Amino acid sequence: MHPLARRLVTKMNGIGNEIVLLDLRDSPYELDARSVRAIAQAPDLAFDQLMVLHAPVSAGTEAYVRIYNRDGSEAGACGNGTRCVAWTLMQDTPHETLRVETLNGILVCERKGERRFSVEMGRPRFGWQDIPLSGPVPDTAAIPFPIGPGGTPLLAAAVNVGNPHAVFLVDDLDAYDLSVLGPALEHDAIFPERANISFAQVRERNHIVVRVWERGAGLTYACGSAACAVLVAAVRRGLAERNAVISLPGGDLHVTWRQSDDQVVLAGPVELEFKAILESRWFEDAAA
Ligand SMILES: N[C@@H](CCC[C@H](N)C(=O)O)C(=O)O
Repeated sequence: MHPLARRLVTKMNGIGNEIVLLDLRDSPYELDARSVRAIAQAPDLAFDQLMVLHAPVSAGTEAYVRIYNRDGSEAGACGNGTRCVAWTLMQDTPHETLRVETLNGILVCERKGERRFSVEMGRPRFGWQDIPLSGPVPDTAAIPFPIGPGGTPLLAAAVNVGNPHAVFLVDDLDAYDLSVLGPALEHDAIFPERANISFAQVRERNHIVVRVWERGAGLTYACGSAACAVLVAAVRRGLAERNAVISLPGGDLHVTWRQSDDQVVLAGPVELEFKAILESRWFEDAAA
């Protein structure tokens, strides 16, 4: 029997960003890419991200969380998934805040309502080595790509908010086909670890509309870290306030880039869908 067989998983979403939670805090088992893909292909479990809870490593944290994309790759951050983790962990505690640890460090989560949670996503990083890019560029907030009308350059703002993002601030979102541009840009040689790709249109200084192509997952209804990356990019260009509503196909998120400590804070609702039991044959089929 596969070590994950008969384990309970929880299917949730954060405004349509499909999340599966697997609690392994009582086990030393670590998933490989094939096991991640097996769960992603299981009936009804198709996820954008799998959040695996391991026993806490650092004092004061509730869990060490590893984040996997549906293609089996590992991500450093997932804002919507972390908010789902907060909901799950706060079921067992009267506390209104808690800390979880990820590859991106210790994140503070806070309950903001019955099914509403915020997470401090960390400080954005703009250096080419931090994003990362394949080499230095004159300005990481304005990297030209020849994808505008007639092959004219369109400028991307690159930023790392726990994972790599490229944000294109455009006048007309509908003029760009992300299902074509997304995979090409995700794999562009300038991004040695690939990148999440967002196209964003600033409607008001406190309202931005966004479409996302996620690294390792493709087109998604929402991406929390992309919402953070977009706000940061728009503020750096002088187009938005530090506190804005980010509208994605699945709904609205609120992002604040705090001046006091440089933290980007993401808030929004989460939804519980169902619980399921993992079956051994799913992993055997994937291995075949
Ligand atoms: N949906 C997530 C981001 C997921 C990680 C991303 N695909 C990556 O590989 O960096 C979110 O809500 O932040």
